[in-house]
Amino acid sequence: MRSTKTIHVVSCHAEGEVGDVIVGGVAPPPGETLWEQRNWIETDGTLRNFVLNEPRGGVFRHVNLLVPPKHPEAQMGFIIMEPEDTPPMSGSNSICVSTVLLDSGVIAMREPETLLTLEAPGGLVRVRAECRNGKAERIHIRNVASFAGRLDAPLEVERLPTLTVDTAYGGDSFVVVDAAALGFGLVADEAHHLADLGMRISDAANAQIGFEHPELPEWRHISFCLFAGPLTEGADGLEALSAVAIRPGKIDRSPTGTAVSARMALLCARGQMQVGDRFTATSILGSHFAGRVAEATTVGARPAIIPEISGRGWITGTHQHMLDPDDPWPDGYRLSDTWGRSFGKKL
Ligand SMILES: O=C(O)[C@H]1NCC[C@@H]1O
Repeated sequence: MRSTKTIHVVSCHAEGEVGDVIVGGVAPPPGETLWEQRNWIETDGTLRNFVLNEPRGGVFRHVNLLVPPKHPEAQMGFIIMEPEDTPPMSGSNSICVSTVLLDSGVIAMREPETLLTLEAPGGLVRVRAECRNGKAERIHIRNVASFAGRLDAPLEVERLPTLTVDTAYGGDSFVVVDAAALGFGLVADEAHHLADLGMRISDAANAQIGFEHPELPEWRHISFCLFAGPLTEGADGLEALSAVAIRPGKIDRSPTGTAVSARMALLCARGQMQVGDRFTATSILGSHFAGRVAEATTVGARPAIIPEISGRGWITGTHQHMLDPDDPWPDGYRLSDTWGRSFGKKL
């Protein structure tokens, strides 16, 4: 056996969505801030291609690189790599990172509760983990400030009547559509159709509406399309089904922590939620993320909220990814059968 690199990974999923964690074998990327390191990882592309592309990755895979934190209050930094983006924050990935750090002993666990602070490229994330018998059973994430963008904007999508959409930020950027108005029940056998239509809606929203973050001027696109299910009143606050289409064309298996945050920001902007209120989203797989509006704040001049989300993560294995110097595809490959429109883009 020979290899020009060996990357140590602990694999994990949060409520169904894969979020692997690189725990060794990669030097921290250059950069004075997590955001600069994020930029370097994205521009360089080598690590993204190696771990996300086939034969090591696949369109379903997200991979997080642990890095020394830059902020004095944080115990660990992490850079999130998703199929098309290297985003500011991610709910399922932050739950996977917390789970791996605690369950594998990188950070000491305290029962019944461990508090830690993580640094994502988009900002600090406070974590409260409910721990029992050596397992972090539920991870509570205090997310970055989240806000509503455009409300009730008209959107033209080919072969559809004019849609009315919202945009919002919940650690990543969303166009939000009414799932019922488009005829979706948000059930598992709609996944292919939702992924396909979600890409068309995201493309149209990027072309016609766009996105701006007052404090992250480089984040100028809409990453995700949230198909928002009808709201109902449950025992613990508002509830809804939720499906998020992720570029290049897949549905999040988890209820998407950034989407829960973005939707709560929209509900607050419309006066349907207030500080202290709760909202639970259920994914296409039937898994749940619980949300709570923790605080009101501002981002630039915009009213915003600090959302909390919680969910569960489980370790699924360990891997040592290697590269034989004779491997003809050191950057891996993507094919349009599963990677849809990103075919060939990153090779
Ligand atoms: O939970 C979330 O926010 C994420 N899940 C995969 C894509 C999003 O970053």
